[in-house]
Amino acid sequence: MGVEIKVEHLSKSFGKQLIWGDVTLTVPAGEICVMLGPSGTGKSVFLKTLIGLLKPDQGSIIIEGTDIASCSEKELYEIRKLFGVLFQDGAMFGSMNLYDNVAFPLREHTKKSESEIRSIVMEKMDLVGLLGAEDKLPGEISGGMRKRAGLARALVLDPEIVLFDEPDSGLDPVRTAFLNQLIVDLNAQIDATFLIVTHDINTARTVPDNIGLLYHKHLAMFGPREMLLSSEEPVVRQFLNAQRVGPIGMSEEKDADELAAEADQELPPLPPIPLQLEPSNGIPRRSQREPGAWCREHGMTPPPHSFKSDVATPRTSGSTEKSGRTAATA
Ligand SMILES: Nc1ncnc2c1ncn2[C@@H]1O[C@H](COP(=O)(O)OP(=O)(O)OP(=O)(O)O)[C@@H](O)[C@H]1O
Repeated sequence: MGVEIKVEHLSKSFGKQLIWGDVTLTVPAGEICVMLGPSGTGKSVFLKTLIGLLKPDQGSIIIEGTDIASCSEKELYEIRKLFGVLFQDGAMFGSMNLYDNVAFPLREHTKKSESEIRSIVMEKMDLVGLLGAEDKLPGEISGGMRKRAGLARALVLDPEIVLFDEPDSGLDPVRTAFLNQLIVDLNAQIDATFLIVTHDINTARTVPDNIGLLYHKHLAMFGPREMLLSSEEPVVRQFLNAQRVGPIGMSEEKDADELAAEADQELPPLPPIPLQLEPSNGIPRRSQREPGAWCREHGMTPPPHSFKSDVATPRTSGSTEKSGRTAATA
């Protein structure tokens, strides 16, 4: 399960406004990728382009041998069945209870009987920890529960790729930590490819296998988590460490005078790279590697105190929840 998304030289404009150009990256099958970027850099446009809701001007998006940037409507319809999408607000129908909301794609897109639908809906509600809440209306539950209900609905057609548009928006840090753990657990369990757009730096630092950063109409960097978290590249360093010093300004990039004024400022040292969040269900992540492996292989010295935890780093089942919790709150 889980398919690769290969994006090559992709560009998107609205009229004369270039949103991003020449984006090339591969989202590996079954792994978790996070896409970051300042507001307005086109992260949502990127997600919509991947599912064919928006047409790129140039480039290709290859999924299972089909280029969805140029395929027919019929092929696109088939490819879309591979996707599940968690929208920012969960995108629930307000007048339907959670059961009917989660059942909706099954009733729309399959010919399954109501008893088959029931067993799938209950299985997905269980996966996201919402069993017992089927009769609630979206307006009667918390934002965190709405996200989980949205996730159950995104999973109901057994997607190979799950796209998350700011899953943590509007959630408090504790709910975000729980949701992140759920995302990592689900990824290990269903083995689908996950792509998450987020502004949450802690999520970006602990959850993904790979991180991308969109900035100033291009993909500034895309690669393994350890590569970006140890990077001294000014934009990457500034964004992943939520710093004011760097090329990114209040509303757009800083001008030459602003950058010159900062030139003598000493940058704070890079913070330690936290441990990657591990599944609490004992199933290893598909791409699980020893902490620091990428840095060692590439001759990079990680920031001091990286990959440390006050608990041992368990790699076996049963003991993973503890380290996951530590990483989530790091
Ligand atoms: N359908 C559209 N027509 C014209 N312009 C659009 C359309 N959709 C998005 N845009 C523009 O594309 C740019 C990128 O928008 P997008 O919502 O993708 O940014 P984002 O990085 O997701 O921002 P945020 O982090 O604030 O959610 C914005 O300038 C937006 O106005």
